[in-house]
Amino acid sequence: MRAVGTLLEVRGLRAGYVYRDGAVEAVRGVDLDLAAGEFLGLAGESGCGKTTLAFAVAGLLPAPGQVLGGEVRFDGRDLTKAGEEALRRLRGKEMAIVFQASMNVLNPVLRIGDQMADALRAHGVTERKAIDERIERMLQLVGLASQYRYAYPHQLSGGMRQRVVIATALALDPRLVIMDEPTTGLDVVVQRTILQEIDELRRRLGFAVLFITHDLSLLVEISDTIAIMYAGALVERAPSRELYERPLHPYTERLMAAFPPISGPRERLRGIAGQPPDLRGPARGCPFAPRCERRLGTVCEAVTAPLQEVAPGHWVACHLYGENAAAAGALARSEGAMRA
Ligand SMILES: Nc1ncnc2c1ncn2[C@@H]1O[C@H](COP(=O)(O)OP(=O)(O)OP(=O)(O)O)[C@@H](O)[C@H]1O
Repeated sequence: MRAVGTLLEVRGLRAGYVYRDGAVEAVRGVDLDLAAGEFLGLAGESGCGKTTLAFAVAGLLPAPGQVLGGEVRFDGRDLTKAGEEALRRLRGKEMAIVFQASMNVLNPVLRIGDQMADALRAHGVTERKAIDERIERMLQLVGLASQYRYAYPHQLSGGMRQRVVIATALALDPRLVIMDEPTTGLDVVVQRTILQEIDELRRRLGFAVLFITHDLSLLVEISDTIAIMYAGALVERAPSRELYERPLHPYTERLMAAFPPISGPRERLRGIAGQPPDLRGPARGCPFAPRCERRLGTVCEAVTAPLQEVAPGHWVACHLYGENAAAAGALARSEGAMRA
């Protein structure tokens, strides 16, 4: 049953790119819940499937991408079964999407205000006065003076253009805003400022946010919840502060160490040695095992750990935690003794 206040429920979602000679399964059975008004941060290295997940949720996977199984329930309705027209109506209105480098997709020969007006008209706001009012309000909300509606994109900085894209996404009062690396390519300080502004708007307007980034440190102060994705699956999910103070999965630990902390002493950063696995073909064991300094041996190489709740709201998929941790540890020690 749906928990009260749940806006988005993703269940067992599988999605990928299907070719004649095989498939890349980029999303491998993801469960995700997002409450109305919640800010969920999704982090993981490049190639872990974050963008594919976002596109699959929005029903926007370009061919040969497709949803291969599972459900995406938005307000109780399964979007994987909705028709293209119903999805189109939903997107932009109830669900807004800001994709990577979207500030570069503004039309260079149209004034900012005209582009925002087009987006509003496409979703049924046609009255001139209503359009004008919304454009003014949204520009103001994202901290741009209203005269910028008469500007062309090249007259604005990257950060300002991204604010325009965000203002357009918010203009129809969506209930969910999906943002996939919306600030990548901008100066780090500008990235933080924009993220703080999005959070402030969320608190005022009440929409939920699914915010995707490879930079975990960006999320810690702002997200309510953080989910960590690796090789197409969620490996950890916890309230933001809890994840920051007590990361459990070895991948989360390494990801945390790979980015500078927002505040506090600057430590030497350690990258994560090795590469995420190739997502063609089935997984065997924990996909992080080949890169993991804490792997237990055969059990990690052969058996995929399920996502288990190990503390209230703190879920992790790792043999080092949960009900089988002691047995997995004992098995690893006996393997070690046999090799010695
Ligand atoms: N059109 C495609 N055809 C085949 N494989 C693809 C296609 N698009 C993405 N992939 C593969 O799917 C996997 C997941 O990619 P995806 O872009 O979803 O990851 P990501 O975590 O969002 O990475 P990034 O941060 O670089 O966007 C990768 O292995 C990628 O190579």
